[in-house]
Amino acid sequence: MASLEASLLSRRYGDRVAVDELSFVAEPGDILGLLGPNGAGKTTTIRLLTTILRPTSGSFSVAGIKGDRAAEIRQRIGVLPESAGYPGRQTGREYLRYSARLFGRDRAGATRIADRLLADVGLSDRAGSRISTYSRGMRQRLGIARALINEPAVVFLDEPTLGLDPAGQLEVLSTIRQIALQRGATVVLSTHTLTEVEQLCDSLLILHNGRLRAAGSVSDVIATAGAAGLSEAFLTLTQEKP
Ligand SMILES: Nc1ncnc2c1ncn2[C@@H]1O[C@H](COP(=O)(O)OP(=O)(O)OP(=O)(O)O)[C@@H](O)[C@H]1O
Repeated sequence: MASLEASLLSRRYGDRVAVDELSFVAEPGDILGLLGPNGAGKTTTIRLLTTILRPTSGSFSVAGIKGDRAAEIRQRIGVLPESAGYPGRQTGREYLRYSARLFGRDRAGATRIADRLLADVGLSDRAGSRISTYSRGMRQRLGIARALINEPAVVFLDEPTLGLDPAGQLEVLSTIRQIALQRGATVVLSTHTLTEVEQLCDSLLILHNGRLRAAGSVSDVIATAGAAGLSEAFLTLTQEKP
């Protein structure tokens, strides 16, 4: 069963069409890249699929749950928003324990899952430090751990490596790879970094002005554009038509 499915999904803001008849399917364990220039509709797509926004038309499902059942979908997804805020005075462990309690875990269960996730994202040695003392990369990894607290079927990561140095980027990318491999979760990754997509994504969607311009594996997309590489394909598919 597909873990994520969209059919002619559209969203308008007044006269502006932010997402225009988007259709695609993703399977468990897939890492799906969501690419497009500024304003292409990536964040709107993520907000639709995570039930923050309602579609103007079209439909979607997450983990087999239809898009109009927002409360059920929210139990099955994890989200790292583009600019996540954290309670700086809490420790990483306190923050994750609290998050687990919000999903109904008892005290012992919350501690167990917090410690496991801290280990999974490489933060065990800083679990007891205040979040205000974490580097940006450590915060992003904590945010990914937070997004996994409910063992989601689909994880949405909006530009998770933005502002990280090369070592921080590598750490976050390897964490994302592990999520897909070990948990069989579908990862939706919005990014502007094409090398990241080439290294990580099983398939990608290229959006421009809200419309899907190409979909498939990196090599499918390069072939669709008749290009020599992904960056040339991206530019060909997203340039303004005269
Ligand atoms: N709340 C809103 N009201 C009106 N228009 C909006 C709103 N949110 C987004 N839009 C418009 O919808 C379109 C898609 O925006 P969206 O934020 O989804 O793009 P994006 O691909 O995520 O861009 P970026 O890479 O800059 O984050 C843009 O034309 C944007 O101006």
